[in-house]
Amino acid sequence: MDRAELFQRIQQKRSFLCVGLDPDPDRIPASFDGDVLAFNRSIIDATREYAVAYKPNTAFYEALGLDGMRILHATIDYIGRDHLIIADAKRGDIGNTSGYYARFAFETLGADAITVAPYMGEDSVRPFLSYPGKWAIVLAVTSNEGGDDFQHTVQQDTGTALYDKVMRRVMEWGSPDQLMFVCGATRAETFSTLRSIAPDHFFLVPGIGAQGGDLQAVCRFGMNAQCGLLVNSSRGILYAQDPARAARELQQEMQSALENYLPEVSQ
Ligand SMILES: O=C(O)c1cc(=O)[nH]c(=O)n1[C@@H]1O[C@H](COP(=O)(O)O)[C@@H](O)[C@H]1O
Repeated sequence: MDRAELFQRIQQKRSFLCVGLDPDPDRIPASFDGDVLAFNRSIIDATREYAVAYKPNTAFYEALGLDGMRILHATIDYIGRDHLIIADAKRGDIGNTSGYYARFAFETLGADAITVAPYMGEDSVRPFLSYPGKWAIVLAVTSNEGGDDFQHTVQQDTGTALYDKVMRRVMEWGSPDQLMFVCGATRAETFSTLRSIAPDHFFLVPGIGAQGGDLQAVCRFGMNAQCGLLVNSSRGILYAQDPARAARELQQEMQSALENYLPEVSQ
């Protein structure tokens, strides 16, 4: 799914919701009797109408062994092609190995996008950018506390935070049609800076719901003329008493944000 198509979906659905498919066998309702695929299908059925993207985090499937791979494939098949599918795997290795991670995400799984850790530099990211129509979503400012350890440290040469340096460098490797950045909703205070660094890129924004991120501030400071945001919620929807309702409420908040900040496209 390319950028124009993604924006079109956002306009049609008046939503920029990404539902995180992170199934925790210990939290799946007893009525599913441990059937992770049936649980995922029920979540997809409940949220399809409100979401523009789904983000299965591969950790939750890898932990289930062979069966997990089968469930991951079947989940992606069940989503179909009307939603952007993000394989959240946070990969990045020497070029040869990254090439195989890219093959896994884009060819084997058939995902549209994969999350990528930029720590190993240009040759570790480039293989993810060699698939036309596919996306690399590079970690910029993450939602966790440990993000302070490196990402926000000020660099002697540039006088800016490391995430700033990383984003500007990564933007030299690909266009806003193939690159997005991960920007955590718990770091809402950074969003105006993030937007000034990357005015045209989409941001994948995890951290609302269970991690307590600020959706309103993210929208206020993070939107661009094409919305430019995909806001993820995983546990906040998966384990809500009524997942459809939780997704609908988020969609409604997003709809008001679109009306406030992008009135010309939300008619
Ligand atoms: O890349 C991610 O999606 C990600 C980056 C980040 O900085 N923080 C973060 O929480 N995530 C992922 O987003 C999801 C958040 O889940 P919830 O906190 O349950 O909504 C998980 O799959 C995380 O691995």
